[in-house]
Amino acid sequence: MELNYGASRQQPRQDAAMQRFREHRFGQFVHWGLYAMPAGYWQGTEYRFAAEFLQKTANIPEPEWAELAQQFSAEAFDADAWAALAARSGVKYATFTTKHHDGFCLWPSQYTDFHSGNTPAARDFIGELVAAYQRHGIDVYLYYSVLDWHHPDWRYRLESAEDQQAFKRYLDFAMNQLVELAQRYPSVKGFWFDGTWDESVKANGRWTWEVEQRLKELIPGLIVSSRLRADDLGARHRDSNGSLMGDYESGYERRLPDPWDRSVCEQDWEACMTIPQASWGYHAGPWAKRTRKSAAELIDMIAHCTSLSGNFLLNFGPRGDGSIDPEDAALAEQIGNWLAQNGAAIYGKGVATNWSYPGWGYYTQEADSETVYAVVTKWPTARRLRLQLPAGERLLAATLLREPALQLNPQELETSLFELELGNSSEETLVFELTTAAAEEQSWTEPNPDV
Ligand SMILES: COc1ccc([C@@H]2N[C@@H](C)[C@@H](O)[C@H]2O)cc1
Repeated sequence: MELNYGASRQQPRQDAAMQRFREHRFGQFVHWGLYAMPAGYWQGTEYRFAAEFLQKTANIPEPEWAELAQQFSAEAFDADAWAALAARSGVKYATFTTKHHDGFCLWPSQYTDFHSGNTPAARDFIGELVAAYQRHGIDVYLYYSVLDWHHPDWRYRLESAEDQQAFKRYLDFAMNQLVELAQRYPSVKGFWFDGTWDESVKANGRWTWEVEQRLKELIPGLIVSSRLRADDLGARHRDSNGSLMGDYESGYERRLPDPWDRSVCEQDWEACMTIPQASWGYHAGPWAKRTRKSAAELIDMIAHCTSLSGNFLLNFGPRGDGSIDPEDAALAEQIGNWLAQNGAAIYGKGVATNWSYPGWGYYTQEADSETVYAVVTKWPTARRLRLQLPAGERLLAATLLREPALQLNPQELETSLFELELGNSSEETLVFELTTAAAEEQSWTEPNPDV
């Protein structure tokens, strides 16, 4: 059907900026704001729900919540320390909350008084983070919540002329803030939108389309997530013709494509994930702490996304004083150590076109490359890894991606099925680098030790 504000393209972007995003594969999400101070507790009670939703879960009157800004000193905030840890964790990009649903801004916005400049901290946290992360070679993306519990003109539904007039004022305010962010921080690579599910926003598909157009005029090459977008009829992420809006699918939140389905690769996509089961902001209670994911679980998720040509955005919720939770820092270092040895299977890789899903882990491959990576995340109890080569392919070598390199000479079986001895390293997520060639080549030759 004819749409004025539907998808702007049918095929994925192929420009350099999008290719760079695609090759990053692993990014850091950061949720930080006033909610990190109460950290899931209010008046001595632990609220077992996402810490960034405490204002709603504890039914705190908005003026009382806004008072938190007067305690926001962030005395331990150190942008360079955050960026250095992020670099050690192996992330290639980072997405920071600039304004979450509570409306508090981490930059000195000229369009509201509810911002970090009007706190005891009196700092432009976004400006400091953009500079620090870029100094560490990490691309920066900005998260912006359209939903805003603080702004008097926010509306969930548009049920009257007054609602329409108020929400028009709100959308003008939000557009002004987004332009302000793009003009203050023109080196950012993209915007990540949230809080766009309410009827009021779905009824304003044109505004969402105009936001994307305006930001891309200000920052050429900018990448915008599908979650911003509604079309003429209120369809979200994908327009009423089923075409993806924005530049990548950002619907995977705390979930990955499961079962493993190759059709996901038709578009660029990114899954975002929490370390505890269900809190993006720092939650100090046992409810969150006992549900933390391990490094092995998160490495499995990174490989899962890569094997389907998607990105994985892992969230960190710094504490109210601006420090990083030591448990999060240790986890980041563990993941970074694994990527330092096995990143060749992740960065710049995607779906292994001719290889079927093996079940014990994931195959990854750089497009049009003869090299395939086998990321083993679920050890077969038989301790023998069974790999089925695609028809017409022959294995030339299989090596372990870690020091010291272990050259394995696979026993070629008549069905081109072969098995690798797994040795005794069952506690690790190992990666085998498989070098293949078309089977019609001349008879078996010794694998080239340099491959
Ligand atoms: C209605 O359920 C939700 C769940 C999560 C969210 C927000 N999206 C994540 C990326 C976090 O920002 C979370 O607060 C909003 C509404």
